[in-house]
Amino acid sequence: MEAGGELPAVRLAFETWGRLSSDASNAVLVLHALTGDSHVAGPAGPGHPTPGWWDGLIGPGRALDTDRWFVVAPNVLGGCQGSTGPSSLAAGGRPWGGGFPFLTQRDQVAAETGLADALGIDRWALVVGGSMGGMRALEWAVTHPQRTGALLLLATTAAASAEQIALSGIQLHAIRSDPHWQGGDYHDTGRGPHTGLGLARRLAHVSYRSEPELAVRFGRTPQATEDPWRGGRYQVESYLDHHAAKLVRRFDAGSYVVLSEAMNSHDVGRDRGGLRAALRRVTAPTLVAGVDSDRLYPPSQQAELAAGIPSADDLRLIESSYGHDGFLIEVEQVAALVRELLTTTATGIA
Ligand SMILES: CC(=O)SCCNC(=O)CCNC(=O)[C@H](O)C(C)(C)COP(=O)(O)OP(=O)(O)OC[C@H]1O[C@@H](n2cnc3c(N)ncnc32)[C@H](O)[C@@H]1OP(=O)(O)O
Ligand SMILES: N[C@@H](CCO)C(=O)O
Repeated sequence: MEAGGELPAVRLAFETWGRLSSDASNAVLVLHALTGDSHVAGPAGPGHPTPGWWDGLIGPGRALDTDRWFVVAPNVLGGCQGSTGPSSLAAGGRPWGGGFPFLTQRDQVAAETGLADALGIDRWALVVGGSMGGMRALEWAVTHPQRTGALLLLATTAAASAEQIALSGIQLHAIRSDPHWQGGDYHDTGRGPHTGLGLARRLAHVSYRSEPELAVRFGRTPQATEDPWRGGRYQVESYLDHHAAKLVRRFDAGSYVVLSEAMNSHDVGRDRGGLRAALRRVTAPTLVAGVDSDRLYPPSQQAELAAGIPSADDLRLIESSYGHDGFLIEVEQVAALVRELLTTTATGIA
């Protein structure tokens, strides 16, 4: 690993759609965000607690048309939906837990490079990712320009900012201050830092949405028959409780910590002569888009990317009241960007 740790063996879970062409030229890499997984499209089912998170994007006739493209989505290294992470067994048969090595986005891309090699894909026709997935997509294009045919970056950044590290750092504190955290070695205790993970998710979820959306949707309304003046909750508190409980059911706190630390480490300019020099390495035709109401990854960060990547078109804005989560919710606008980029690259007019 970049920080010096070692993983003697790595497993990457992945899902695919469509067929790889005989010359392996039609492969598209989709990279998920912090609590996403490899299930980009399709219904919930065994092994998939939630329906696909970009369900409308992949399939016959859709932007990632499976009659034409072979779509690959790995679960990130360090995650908990099939790929090696803190809940995986280490040598000796016990979970890695707190002994799991520190990861960076570059380590995660190195693992994904191994997956591309194993699948016989020398060059992706397109690499696309949002938020944390966008960090990895960017690292792909900077580390392997010759293997990245086109690049779509959504609601992401060239480097985690002070505020992003601060908000994430509070979430890390919430998890680590849960007595069931046990230094990360809780996986075989039958308990876990569920309270801490739930707190982290509540805070994160507020940052994923916009202030006007919360105001319009919930206002000051109490939850059902509850009375906030007598120990009851406001609707918005109940909404956050719901999202906290949902995440605790499907996500490992150890992975949340490892992935958050990896996001905080993200700086595409590190050891590359700085941000501008790093962005100049990108040769892929690129579209960069932000969400106009995103307060966590503000469009100024995507403007920096669009200005710094020589092969990037002007910054695009996804119109949405949903804040950062707009890149997950506004699937039609994302689909339009995918279609535009694939049309441009297919006709060679980049
Ligand atoms: C790349 C990835 O992130 S992939 C993994 C999928 N992503 C996630 O799970 C991230 C976390 N979730 C989210 O960010 C969002 O829920 C999204 C982006 C997936 C979807 O957003 P939206 O469609 O706007 O859903 P929204 O945030 O409104 O949540 C709806 C849920 O809140 C519940 N809810 C709404 N109001 C209340 C309330 N007052 N009290 C309790 N629950 C409430 C709804 O019943 C619904 O429950 P359900 O999801 O179990 O069906
Ligand atoms: N809702 C997204 C936001 C992070 O980009 C997630 O949980 O992964």
